[in-house]
Amino acid sequence: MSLIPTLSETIARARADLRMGLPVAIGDHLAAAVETLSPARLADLRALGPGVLALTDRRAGTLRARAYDGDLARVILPPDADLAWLRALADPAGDLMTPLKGPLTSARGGAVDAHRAALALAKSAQLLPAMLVVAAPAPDGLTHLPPGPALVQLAAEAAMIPVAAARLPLMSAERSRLHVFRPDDGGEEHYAIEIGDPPRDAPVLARLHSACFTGDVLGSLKCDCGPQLQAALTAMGQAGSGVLLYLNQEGRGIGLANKMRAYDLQNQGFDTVEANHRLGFEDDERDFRIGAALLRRLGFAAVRLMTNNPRKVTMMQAHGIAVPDRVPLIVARNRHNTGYLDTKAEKSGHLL
Ligand SMILES: Nc1nc2c(ncn2[C@@H]2O[C@H](COP(=O)(O)OP(=O)(O)OP(=O)(O)O)[C@@H](O)[C@H]2O)c(=O)[nH]1
Ligand SMILES: [Zn+2]
Repeated sequence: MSLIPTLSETIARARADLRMGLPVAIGDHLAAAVETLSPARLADLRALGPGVLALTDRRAGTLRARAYDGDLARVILPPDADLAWLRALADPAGDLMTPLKGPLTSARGGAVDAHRAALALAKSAQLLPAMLVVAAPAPDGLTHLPPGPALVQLAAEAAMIPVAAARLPLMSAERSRLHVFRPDDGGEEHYAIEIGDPPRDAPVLARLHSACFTGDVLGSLKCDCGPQLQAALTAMGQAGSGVLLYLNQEGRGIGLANKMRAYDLQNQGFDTVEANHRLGFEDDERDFRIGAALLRRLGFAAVRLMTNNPRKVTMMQAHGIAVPDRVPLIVARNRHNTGYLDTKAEKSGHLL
């Protein structure tokens, strides 16, 4: 019956619910994001059962909570745990001011599919990965997801639907077209800027640029994104052809709010990788299948990839795009971003 939502449509609903502060049902558990939970909903959830706080092993490591389930920990809620307690565990902003939150006791044994799915959902909603999970049947009206590992991968690769395109002359390249793509899973739209008329049967000069509001729009000195964007477009303009994907994966996939949380931690002395980990994220949460799918949709099978990030090269190859050539894109070192660039070279393998 085509009028019943598919799994990826139900996941999109669940993301929206969590962002509003509504719990979702995953199998026979209820899960709510700590970041958006209200006191009334916390009280009602707790009345249904004891509940645990699901955290990633990254966040659990900072909090010295045992992660018995590999990539996740289930912290048992003390009877007097309130929203302030949950938020302090979810958000590292106050870690240095109030370092002692424990001792924390973690659950072990039993099924963890629902907890793992809850954390994957929080990340895909760009919320802090900290989820209150209670074993209880779903009340009517909540979005209901099946349990199981399928959810962890958040459904299959989305189809990228081209919705509109038009000529867009740029300072750096007059012969340009902007294409807008909309994934069929309710995710973010992404853009492609096609410069000139690149032949589809030869490797195209290409850049996968991840959105950086602060660098691209505001001219932030904390990173090199804005100058990289302009340098890539200029190089393509000079070469007469190329394709730049502008991927709405702000903050390496964690979203602008979490990136600002990460910047706040960086002001407390942590580097870009440590900050992500303290928030409960991996260094890089981007889904590179999106870039590969867009290239394929545009008809490109091989790219001369403008990047300093070897992982982008391997991820494109892993997803079926040949990369016969990597073109370095080294620009704009300054006194504010030199530590950031050094960390990327030391910890993320960037070739700078
Ligand atoms: N989480 C987080 N994201 C950041 C930080 N600084 C910049 N970013 C984001 O990092 C992404 C930069 O992506 P890219 O320009 O593709 O950079 P890259 O993976 O380093 O690779 P190349 O630039 O291709 O060499 C953008 O989404 C920025 O918003 C930071 O300190 N923390
Ligand atoms: Zn940036």
